[in-house]
Amino acid sequence: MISVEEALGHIFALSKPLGTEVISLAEAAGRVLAVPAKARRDQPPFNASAMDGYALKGIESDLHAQFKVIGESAAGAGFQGRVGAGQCVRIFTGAPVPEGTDKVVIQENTSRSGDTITITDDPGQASHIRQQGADFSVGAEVSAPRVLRPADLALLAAMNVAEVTVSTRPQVAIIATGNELVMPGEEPGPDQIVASNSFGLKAMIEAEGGIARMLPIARDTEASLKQVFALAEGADLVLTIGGASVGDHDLVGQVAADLGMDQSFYKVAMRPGKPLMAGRMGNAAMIGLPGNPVSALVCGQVFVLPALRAMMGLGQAPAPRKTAPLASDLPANGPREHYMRARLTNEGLDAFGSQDSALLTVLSEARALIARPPHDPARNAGELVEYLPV
Ligand SMILES: Nc1nc2c(c(=O)[nH]1)N[C@H]1C(S)=C(S)[C@@H](COP(=O)(O)OP(=O)(O)OC[C@H]3O[C@@H](n4cnc5c(N)ncnc54)[C@H](O)[C@@H]3O)O[C@H]1N2
Ligand code: MOO
Repeated sequence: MISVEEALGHIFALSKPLGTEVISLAEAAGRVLAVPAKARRDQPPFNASAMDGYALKGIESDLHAQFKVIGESAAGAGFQGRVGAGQCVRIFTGAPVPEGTDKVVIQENTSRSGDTITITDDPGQASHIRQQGADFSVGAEVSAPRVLRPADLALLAAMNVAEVTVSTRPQVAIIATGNELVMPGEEPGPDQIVASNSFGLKAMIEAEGGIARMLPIARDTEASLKQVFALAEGADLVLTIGGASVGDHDLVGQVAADLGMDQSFYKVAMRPGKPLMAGRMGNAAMIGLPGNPVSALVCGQVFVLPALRAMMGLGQAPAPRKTAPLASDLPANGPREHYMRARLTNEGLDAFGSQDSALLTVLSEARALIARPPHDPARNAGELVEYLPV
């Protein structure tokens, strides 16, 4: 059995960055910017007023000084002309600051009578002017790779970047296997259960930026598995669920090998998730996930999501970890890396009493997977440990 780290290394070797595509900014939320984008203008593009008030010469802005209002500068329609001594221009937030002025006195500090204003309160030192290019200048870069967040999209729009080059979304085919499975909504027979793992994995993949395709459930026969594998054609990543262990009906590894899968590894020293396999199948990476629901979803966090991020050009990094204190004691760990389902309370990480890899109720309540290294000694409440947020 290989370690989680070694298995992840193999999976990264199978997960090369895919291509790129150019899309409109409105479609780009959550996508991975693949090529740096450059500002096509300054922002603000001119010295702009930060307040509603009067633009004038700062040197003249004494308390009780009076000015003649000679025009108006509004956002989108600036004042054309020069402002001379003793003159001012009515100005609004976002409007260009007229030539000859270098200060905006806010209107609360003035009184107006006809075309004359008087400064009635100390206008202070602030100019209330945003200098041209204060936010960014033409040519400024939004670096890549990065996942485009709402603020990035707003920034790119302000830069007048209407289209961006992003990484292609990985296509992931999901194949649930097993004679016992029916789809939600169907009527299970007496020995059957409802397929659940595909739904959790699909959600996980889509939240990360992949496109998940749920294929029909494959039965535990060579013919059925081959038929469904054929439907995965075109996928960048083929995920199977179940049939990975050593039972008589666990045929996934055998059938995948018959179809030419070049296996990178089988079995990882982790809990849950031991019977994990991966390899290359034609142009696609293949990851064979264990059938137990928690095992499949934990392997999704630990292996599938990092693989997707690598395919989207985000580099080869394990699932991000955080650190928190334990809220309760933990017994010593065995020989496999253990991802313990835990609550995240104000006191810290509180591992669930039952860590059975069949319990979806526990996983659904969990907000953390405490990552215990192999042979980690017993830990006391208060000790800092690493966990994966889920
Ligand atoms: N003799 C041994 N038996 C088992 C071993 C072992 O090392 N030696 N490993 C155990 C571990 S650990 C796991 S995990 C499971 C994994 O087995 P498989 O990947 O072959 O999975 P299945 O046997 O097909 O299913 C296991 C369990 O999960 C349910 N299942 C399967 N697919 C789904 C699905 N899409 N949605 C919901 N539930 C699913 C299935 O009905 C079984 O209950 O093997 C242990 N055995
Ligand atoms: O390791 Mo299996 O994946 O726990 O139930």
